[in-house]
Amino acid sequence: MTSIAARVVDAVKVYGSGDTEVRALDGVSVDFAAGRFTAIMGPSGSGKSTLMHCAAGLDTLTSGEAHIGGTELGTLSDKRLTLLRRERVGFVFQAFNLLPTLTVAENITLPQDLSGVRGDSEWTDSLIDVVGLRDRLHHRPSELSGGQQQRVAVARAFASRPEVVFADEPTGNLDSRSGEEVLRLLGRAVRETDRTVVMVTHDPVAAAHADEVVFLADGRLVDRMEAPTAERVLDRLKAFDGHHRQPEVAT
Ligand SMILES: Nc1ncnc2c1ncn2[C@@H]1O[C@H](COP(=O)(O)OP(=O)(O)OP(=O)(O)O)[C@@H](O)[C@H]1O
Repeated sequence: MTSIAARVVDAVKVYGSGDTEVRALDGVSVDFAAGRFTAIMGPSGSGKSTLMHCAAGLDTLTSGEAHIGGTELGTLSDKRLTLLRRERVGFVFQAFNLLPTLTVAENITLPQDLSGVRGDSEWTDSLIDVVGLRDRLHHRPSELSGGQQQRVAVARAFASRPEVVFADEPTGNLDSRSGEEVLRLLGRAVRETDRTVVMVTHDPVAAAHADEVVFLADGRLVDRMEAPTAERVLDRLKAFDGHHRQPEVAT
């Protein structure tokens, strides 16, 4: 049986109220299988980031459930939720989010140092090779290219061997070559170290690195695609144009 790393059930997220109410998620149920690389795609405003944030425990649902492994996030106190995010979930953001005063090595082990957990140095060591940063370990982020900084962020996200790594537009600030490197890394981490990655992207080329793509439109899950190619993803997205796009300005 495939185990599920993360899932949401009947997820509803409403921002604001009255005239300004926005239903960012409108009853989404989706499983993210362990050991897989899944991309979340959809038009701008379709709810991709909201889904990721709620599935990862960075934000709470208005109704429905979000689970990481066997834990339902809605049952946790703020303190336990913080611990779960630190110990069981990894994050990669568009804006690298490295601490400028720390070295590459210190940035990678920061989450473990914060939680007082003794890291698995063999695992961290192998991650440094996977991301190709062995000769940069004592550099500061400002001495690295954007692509190298994002590779540090990827190593940091995997350092505590999290059950799932969530990546929000991880290539959004990178040129296409560095972006490609980061995507390959995420793919390698999933295949070679049996990790789970859930990535939000608007880029069909990025989504093609995933094992599967889930498509959102207007806060609903509308399709899933196995073994995606950039062309097939692009075709699927084009089908949304005119049909599902939310108006930019409410009338
Ligand atoms: N904090 C917030 N307050 C109010 N509305 C919000 C908030 N965050 C998101 N929304 C709204 O919820 C809807 C979904 O937003 P979300 O950012 O999840 O979409 P997205 O698919 O990630 O979009 P994009 O591709 O443009 O980043 C949008 O209509 C957005 O304006």
